[in-house]
Amino acid sequence: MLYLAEMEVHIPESWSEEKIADYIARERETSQKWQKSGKWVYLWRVAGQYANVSVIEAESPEEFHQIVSSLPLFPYMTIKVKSLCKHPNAVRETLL
Ligand SMILES: O=C(O)CC1=CCC(=O)O1
Repeated sequence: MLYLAEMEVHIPESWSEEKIADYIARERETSQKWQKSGKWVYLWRVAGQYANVSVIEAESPEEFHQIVSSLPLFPYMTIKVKSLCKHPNAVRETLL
């Protein structure tokens, strides 16, 4: 199943620059692991916002949850999720 996730990040104002840098580095490491595995298909920055739009391919809602909740910044995000299916008028079979 494909999931469209819109993630908004809310870093607590009390965090030091060092703590923010540490979370961002671990966030990159985790999401790149999922991207290289093929599960995290697209990762786009929303222009002008600390937010992204992602497409994640997961076998179940439980696996989708496992992927997004593995992100260090997960507790500091609001995430809107939609599950996707093929549009009957789509001319391409695959995402890429
Ligand atoms: O949008 C962000 O910066 C948060 C995030 C999610 C996955 C990732 O690599 O960064």
